[in-house]
Amino acid sequence: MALLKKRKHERSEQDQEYFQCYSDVSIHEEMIADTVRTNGYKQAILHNHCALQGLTVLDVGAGTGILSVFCVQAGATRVYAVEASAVSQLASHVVTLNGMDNKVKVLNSPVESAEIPEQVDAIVSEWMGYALMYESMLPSVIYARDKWLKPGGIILPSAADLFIAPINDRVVESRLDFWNEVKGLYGVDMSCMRPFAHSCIMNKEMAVNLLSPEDVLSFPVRFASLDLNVCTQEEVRNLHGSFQFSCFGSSLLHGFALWFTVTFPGEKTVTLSTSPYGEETHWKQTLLYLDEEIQVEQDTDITGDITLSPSDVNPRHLRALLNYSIGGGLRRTKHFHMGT
Ligand SMILES: C[S@@+](CC[C@H](N)C(=O)[O-])C[C@H]1O[C@@H](n2cnc3c(N)ncnc32)[C@H](O)[C@@H]1O
Repeated sequence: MALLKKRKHERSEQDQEYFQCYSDVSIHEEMIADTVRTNGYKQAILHNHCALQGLTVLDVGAGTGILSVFCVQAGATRVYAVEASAVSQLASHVVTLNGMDNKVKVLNSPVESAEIPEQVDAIVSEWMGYALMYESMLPSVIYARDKWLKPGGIILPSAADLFIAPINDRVVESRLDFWNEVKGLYGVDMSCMRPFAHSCIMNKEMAVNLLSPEDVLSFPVRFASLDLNVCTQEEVRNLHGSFQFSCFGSSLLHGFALWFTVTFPGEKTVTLSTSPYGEETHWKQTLLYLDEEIQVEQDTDITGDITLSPSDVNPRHLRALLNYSIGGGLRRTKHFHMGT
C-alpha cells in the first residue's frame, strides 16, 4: 500500500514537471513554427471540412488552441479544448481573438479528470513525441477516446507508423575525425581522444538529430503500426517489431534511425511524415548508436528486432531494447534510454 502511494506521488510530481514544460512559450513556439507539423494538421482538418461540418470535437491537449481554431474554421459547431498546463489561459485569448468564444470552450484540466458536457463526434490531438512515444501522451488520448468519443466517431490522426533504418551519421564521423585533424591545426597529436569522443557520443542515450537521405544505408522497415481507432493502453506500452535490411553499398554503420508518420483519414488522406526523406520537422530523427562502427558492404544483411516502452522510473521517458546481427554474425543487444 505504501509503495502504491509512493508511486502515485511520484507520478503526480512527474506530471507536474511535464505540464510545467508546456507552460513556457518556447515549446509552443517550436511547435507552431514547425510548418510541416502545423500545416499537416491544418490540411487534414480543413481539406476534409465536410467531415467536421456540424460536429462536436474534443481537442486533447489543446496547448495554445490552434487545432481547435482549425476545427471551427472547418465547420465544427462546438469544440472542447482541454489543456492541463497553464498555457490554457493563452488558448482562451487565442479563441477570443479569433471571435470563437461561442464555439470553443477551453477547459484547464487533465483530460482524465475533465468534465466534458457531452459525448463528442470527433477527437483531434497532437500527442506525438520523439520516436513517437516519448512523453507518453497517447494513453491520455486513448482514455479520452474510450470515455468521450461516440461510437463510430472520428479520431485525427487515425493511424501511426514507426520506421527503422541503418545509418551512417556523417556529423558523428566528422566529430570523430576532428581529433585526427588537431595535429594539422596546432602541431599537437590528439588522436588518442577519438575513442573517448566515441564513447561520449555513441552511448546509451537516444539522440535526436537531423539526417539526410544519403545517411540511410538501406530501405527502411516499418516495424510497428497503430490503428488509433482501436489501439489499447497495453498495446502502446510495448511497441515491438522486427527488421531485415540489405545494405545499399560500402559504408561505416554507426547505428539505426527511428522516425514516424501519422495519417489522417478523409476524402484526401493526409500523412505527416518525420522521415529523413521528407521536409525537416522539430521531431527530426531519433538515433540509436552502436558501441562500435561496423563496416558494411553492398547486400550485407542486418537483422534484428526493437522494443519501445516507457521508462520504469518515469513513464514519460522512453526505453528502447535493440537486438541486432550484422552479416549473419553474433546477435548483440543494446539498451537505450531517452530521459531516465
Ligand atoms: C504536443 S502539444 C500540442 C499542443 C497543441 N495541440 C498544438 O498542436 O499546438 C501537447 C499538449 O497537450 C497537453 N497535454 C498532455 N497531456 C495532457 C492531458 N492528459 N490532459 C490535458 N492536456 C494534456 C500538454 O500540456 C501540451 O500543451
